[in-house]
Amino acid sequence: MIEAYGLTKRYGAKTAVYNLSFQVRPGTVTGFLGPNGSGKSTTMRMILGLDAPTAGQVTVGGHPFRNLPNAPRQVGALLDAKAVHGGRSARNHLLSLAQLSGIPSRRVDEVLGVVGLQQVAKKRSQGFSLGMGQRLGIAAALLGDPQVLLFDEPVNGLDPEGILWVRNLMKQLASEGRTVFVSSHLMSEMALTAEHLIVIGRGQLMADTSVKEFIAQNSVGFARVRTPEGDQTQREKLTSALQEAGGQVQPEDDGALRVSGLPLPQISDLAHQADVRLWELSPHQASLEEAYMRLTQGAVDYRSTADQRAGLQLQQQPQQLAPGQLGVPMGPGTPGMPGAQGVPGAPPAVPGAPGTMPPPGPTGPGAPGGGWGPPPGGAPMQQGPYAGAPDPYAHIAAQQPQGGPPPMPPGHGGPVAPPAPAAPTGPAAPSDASRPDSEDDAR
Ligand SMILES: Nc1ncnc2c1ncn2[C@@H]1O[C@H](COP(=O)(O)OP(=O)(O)OP(=O)(O)O)[C@@H](O)[C@H]1O
Repeated sequence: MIEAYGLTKRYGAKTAVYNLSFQVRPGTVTGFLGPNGSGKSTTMRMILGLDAPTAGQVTVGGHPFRNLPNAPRQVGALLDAKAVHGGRSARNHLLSLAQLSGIPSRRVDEVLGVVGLQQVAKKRSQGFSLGMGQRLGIAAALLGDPQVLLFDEPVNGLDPEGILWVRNLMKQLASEGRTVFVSSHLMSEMALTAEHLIVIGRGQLMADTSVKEFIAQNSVGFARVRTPEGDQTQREKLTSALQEAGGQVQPEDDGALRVSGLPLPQISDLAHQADVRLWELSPHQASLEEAYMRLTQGAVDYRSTADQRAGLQLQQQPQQLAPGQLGVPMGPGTPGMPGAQGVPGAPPAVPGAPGTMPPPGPTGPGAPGGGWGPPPGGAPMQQGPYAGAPDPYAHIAAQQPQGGPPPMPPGHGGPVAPPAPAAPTGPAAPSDASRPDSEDDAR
């Protein structure tokens, strides 16, 4: 178990991590997500005792890493796969690590086998491809057969076979009761690998929840409806009927309609009443990537100018988004966060800080994050003939939260540390705006 309380790290004027509290539990793969520069590596370095927190603390198995007896046997990590003496062979690299930690040399051959590097064990690692380097880094992490494993972007540079292998390895390690904490920018991969997520933005906690709950909280479920191909009249008739009933209808590229705000049985009945035949009526849930993008869009530091324009367009077309989706949908898995900012030149948002944009729409348990709730101003779905209708998206939507964020303190919208850690000093929250990051700024 990894436990962080009020973890804060400042590098001079730069606050890389602020008041971060979370637990990484054994037995599941926990994904660690956040935009570039959000503080993931810094957090991992603090877990591993490579960086000292400015405030707060983080423990592994109840101890700060530096106090852990025989730490390499308890914690294994892949932080930077390139941090290898390139002149040494893979085997010698692992042997030297093993000797430093009192690990028998036969374990070196074991882990070389686990990561599939037996054939190249005697080759100098400087000739290794990116993927081979990753495998060597993973071998080093596994060397001490530790109960706690940290992997910073382990699938970087791996081919599809390698990605699948890492996915299965992570799951297997977790199924053996180990604590597995993995950072990645590959959302599709995280969706397949992790069960639980910790998401940070600008060094602060944005979500601590199960993957299922995260998607349900930060996305909108919808139905795909398809009328017979080539029959434009039927499609238009159905679109009007659905819109009159308060549904939101968007055409999809393949000719289907994406409908939100109406339960499936009502869509079916409306089609029947309008004498429209359906070729498809299916429930859908957004992907982890969509949910992640929605949650973190206000916490991204580095964005291409083209994406900035797209972000502004998104804000200008709220009618295309479903209820509660313009800013950051809130719920048990998403501690206080600002809505979408994206205004060039504006100071970055500080999650939960006073004055940040409150989330639109209802919040907390029962908020229509799952997406089949009524549209703004539309008729509530739980009235009329569809009152009490089972959620048609229930089989793809989330279960109950498996462990929400800590409660909010009065007057503080952000995540809260338990009382133990020292109160953060200096500015109340990270502020990139005041940081002389560039030479121009510093002048
Ligand atoms: N040693 C350091 N000195 C000064 N600033 C640092 C240092 N290490 C990290 N930072 C800053 O702290 C912030 C968080 O960096 P970090 O590497 O932890 O982010 P990250 O989430 O791992 O990013 P990425 O996804 O791009 O790897 C960044 O703004 C970074 O520039």
